[in-house]
Amino acid sequence: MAMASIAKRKACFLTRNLSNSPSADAFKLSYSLTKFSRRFATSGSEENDVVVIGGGPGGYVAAIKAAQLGLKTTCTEKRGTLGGTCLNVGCIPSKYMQGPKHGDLYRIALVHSSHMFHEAQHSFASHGVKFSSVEVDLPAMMAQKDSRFYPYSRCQWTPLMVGTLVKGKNIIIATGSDVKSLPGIIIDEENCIFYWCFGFAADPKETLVIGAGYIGLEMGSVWARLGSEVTVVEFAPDIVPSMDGEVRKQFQRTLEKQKMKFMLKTKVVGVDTSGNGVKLTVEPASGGDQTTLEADVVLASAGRTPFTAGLGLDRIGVETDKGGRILVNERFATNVSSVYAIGDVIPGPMLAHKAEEDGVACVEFIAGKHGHVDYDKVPGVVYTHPEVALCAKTEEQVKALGVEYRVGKFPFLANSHAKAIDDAEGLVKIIAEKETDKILGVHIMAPNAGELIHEAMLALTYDATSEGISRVCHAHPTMSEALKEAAMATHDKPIHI
Ligand SMILES: Cc1cc2nc3c(=O)[nH]c(=O)nc-3n(C[C@H](O)[C@H](O)[C@H](O)COP(=O)(O)OP(=O)(O)OC[C@H]3O[C@@H](n4cnc5c(N)ncnc54)[C@H](O)[C@@H]3O)c2cc1C
Ligand SMILES: NC(=O)c1ccc[n+]([C@@H]2O[C@H](COP(=O)([O-])OP(=O)(O)OC[C@H]3O[C@@H](n4cnc5c(N)ncnc54)[C@H](O)[C@@H]3O)[C@@H](O)[C@H]2O)c1
Repeated sequence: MAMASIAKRKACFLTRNLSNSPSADAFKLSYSLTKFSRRFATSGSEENDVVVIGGGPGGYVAAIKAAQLGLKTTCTEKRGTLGGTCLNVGCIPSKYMQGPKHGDLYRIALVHSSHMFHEAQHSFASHGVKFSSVEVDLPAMMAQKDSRFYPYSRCQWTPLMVGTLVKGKNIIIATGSDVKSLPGIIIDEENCIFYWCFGFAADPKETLVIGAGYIGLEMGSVWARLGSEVTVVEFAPDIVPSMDGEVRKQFQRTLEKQKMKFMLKTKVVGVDTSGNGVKLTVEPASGGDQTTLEADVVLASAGRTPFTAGLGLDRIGVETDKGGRILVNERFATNVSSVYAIGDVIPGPMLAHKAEEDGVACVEFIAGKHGHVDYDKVPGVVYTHPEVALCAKTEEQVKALGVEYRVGKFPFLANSHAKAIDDAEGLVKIIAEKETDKILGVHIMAPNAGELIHEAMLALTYDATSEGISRVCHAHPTMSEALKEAAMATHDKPIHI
């Protein structure tokens, strides 16, 4: 997210809470501006073409795109900084942070640092690099990740008047999502914390993680590599339910090799942080006797919920689903004229890049152009080591559709680059329609799966066949060759296995 460039654009960014939305016709938005009342760039006080509520990846991208399309635009943000959940440390005024930070980069920095430690401990010797001892300097690791981030103070914010009224012909709601609270679980941010992107003062010997979703696995694996005994408690029968079953099984085995333990089909019903460390009360997902687990800390990562508090949606009659997500049509329009919604606050994957795509497409519609987001082609990446990247359909989904299909797989153990760097755990799996050879889904587990998936994304977007991919000349020796070989395996035979 290039925050520096935002200041150069012509969208107006205001920060502070929208407290009231009186009528659907007037679109008068009022703000209770208190301590973070700032903006950069100016658009004057007259009516805007577009007002965006929320400055996360959905909102600020929509605002920039609207300004680029010549629409007079104001983006409002209740925090003191843009970037939303993705760029900031959510609703955690934690002692571990000293200012707004980039949550995703934090995590990626920690994933990388802990991976380096793990490699130094377990792999360097086989490459002829030896140490007498390797240890973690946790404060230095945390300081290193902090040093990676852009100082937001360089975005030129200027103060706004309390009670500023912002008017817009079109309103885009981009208020994102918030942590899902669990009954019986009180977060004290010391022994029981959300997310854990932000580091830890102490080095936990034993760690419990609630939820084997994206956050639980990413952050759980960081602390496992740093030497903590990590147990992940998951309600569902599987980790990351959206993942292809075969890839998921291999992924779970890989995480278990990294000393992560899993308690599946197990529901967390309570946390006790009153003594030293934490006690987690769990029971079988199907009901039954409760047991107690003990650890130094617990990471609560049990999902997110749309955030619409304070918008007064009921007053203007904006429809939501049972989970509180705002319902929109293919143009991102709600049932109320000129009110749109994008990002985590609407149904679909809760991902930053999806929110950005929504923002661009929504604004294109408002400007009388054509926008399009295909939710079947939004890649997901779990940033563990190795990473797992998934796109479009799993084999289970294709089966359920009753489509005849072929599967092509290629293990990184047979890929020269992966072997050479001694990082060959994983595979590429391609699913293609039998009759047309059209690609239906691609799943990659590899150290850099999050990068490799984009070749598959292009193929999926342009309706390529597996034969099409296999006839593209791939440079040697690269990890990408595994995709070519898996494509060969889908419609014919791979060469190197
Ligand atoms: C720990 C963690 C790690 C993640 N990692 C990834 C990742 O690696 N990759 C990925 O793609 N996604 C990731 N996500 C998900 C990603 O952060 C979200 O999908 C994305 O931020 C959604 O963007 P958004 O703009 O819809 O909402 P948000 O980013 O939530 O932004 C909404 C903004 O609206 C503001 N707001 C709310 N109400 C008002 C109001 N009334 N007035 C003014 N402003 C308001 C909020 O303050 C917030 O800044 C992660 C999420 C978490 C929690
Ligand atoms: N790499 C990425 O792109 C990335 C990283 C982090 C987060 N995210 C996004 O953020 C969102 C939130 O992530 P998350 O990991 O918190 O949620 P998630 O929805 O991915 O996983 C939460 C898990 O917690 C389990 N769970 C819920 N209640 C439970 C209970 N009482 N006991 C045991 N298990 C329970 C659920 O079954 C689920 O598997 C995700 O939707 C994801 O899209 C993305």
